[in-house]
Amino acid sequence: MIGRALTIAGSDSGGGAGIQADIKTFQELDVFGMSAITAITAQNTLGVHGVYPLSTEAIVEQIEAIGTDLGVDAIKTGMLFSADIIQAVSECIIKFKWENIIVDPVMIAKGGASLLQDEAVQALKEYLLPLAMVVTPNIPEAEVLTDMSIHSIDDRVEAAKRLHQLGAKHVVLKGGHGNEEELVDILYDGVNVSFFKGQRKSTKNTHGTGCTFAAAITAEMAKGQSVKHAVQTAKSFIQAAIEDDLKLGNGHGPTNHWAYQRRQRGGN
Ligand SMILES: Nc1ncnc2c1ncn2[C@@H]1O[C@H](COP(=O)(O)OP(=O)(O)OP(=O)(O)O)[C@@H](O)[C@H]1O
Ligand SMILES: Cc1ncc(COP(=O)(O)O)c(N)n1
Repeated sequence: MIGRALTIAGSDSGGGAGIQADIKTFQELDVFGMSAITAITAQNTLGVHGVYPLSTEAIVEQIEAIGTDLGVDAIKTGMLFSADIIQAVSECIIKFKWENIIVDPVMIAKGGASLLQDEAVQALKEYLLPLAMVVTPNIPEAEVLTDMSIHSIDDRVEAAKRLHQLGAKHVVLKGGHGNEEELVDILYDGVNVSFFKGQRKSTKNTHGTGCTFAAAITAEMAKGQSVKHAVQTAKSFIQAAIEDDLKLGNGHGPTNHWAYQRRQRGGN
C-alpha cells in the first residue's frame, strides 16, 4: 500500500510554506498527502498579511475524518497557532494511537509575523513534544524551547539533549540560522549525535525551507524509512530545492519542490 502522510498546519496562500509546501513535498516523494488546516494565512513572498485560525472543532473534525477512514503512516505538525489548537491536536494523536509524529515547532515567519502565540509555547512543551518521534526546531525555536542561547556546535548538542529530555524521541536541530558556510543540522536520538552537512547557498529564496525539510522527513517515514535515513533524504531534498530556486515574487521566494526528483532522473 502507498505511504500515507498527513500535515496538520496552516495554509500559505503564496504556496511556498505551510500546507502547500508539505503536500507538494509529499507528492514529489511518492506518498499520498492529506491535510488538516489549522489556520488560513494571507501570505506572499513579502510577508504574512493576515492570520485566520480555524475553530478547534473544525480542526478536530478534519483529523477525525482522516483517522476514521483513510488512516495515516506519518504525521507532520506545522503552524498550530494557539494552546487550544495544540491541546486538541495532541488529544487526536493520542486517541488514534499515532506514533510517527514529526513536530516542526513553527513560531515566527521569515518576515517576523508570529505564527504561534507566546502562551502556546508551554502547551507545545507539555502536550506535543512528549508525542513527537521527531522534533525539527531551527536555532531560534530551540532557544525558546530550551531557555538557553545557542552559539557553538556544542550548544546545539546541549539544546538537542534538553529537547530530548522534554520527551521528543529524536531531535533534528537545523542549522539554517547559523552563519557558517557549511551548514550543519544535527540529529540526536537519545544516545548518538549525527551531523548532516550542506553547502549554504546565498539566496533570499528560502521561504518554506523548514516546512519542506520536515515534510520530506515525514514522507520518508510514511514509507517506513528510519529517522536517520529520512533526515538524509530530506537534507538532499531541501539542498536541491534551495539551489535550484524558482525566483518568484519580490521578497523571500519559495524553494523548488521539483528539483530533487528532477536531479534523481538526471535532469536539471
Ligand atoms: N541558504 C541555505 N542553503 C542551503 N541549505 C539551507 C539554507 N538555509 C537553510 N538550509 C537548510 O534548510 C533546512 C531548513 O533549515 P532552517 O534552519 O532554515 O529552517 P527554518 O528556519 O525552520 O526555515 P525558515 O527559515 O524558512 O523558517 C535545513 O536543513 C538547513 O540546513
Ligand atoms: C502557514 C505557514 N506555516 C509555516 C510557515 C513558516 O515557514 P518556514 O519555517 O518553512 O519558512 C509560514 N511562513 N507559513
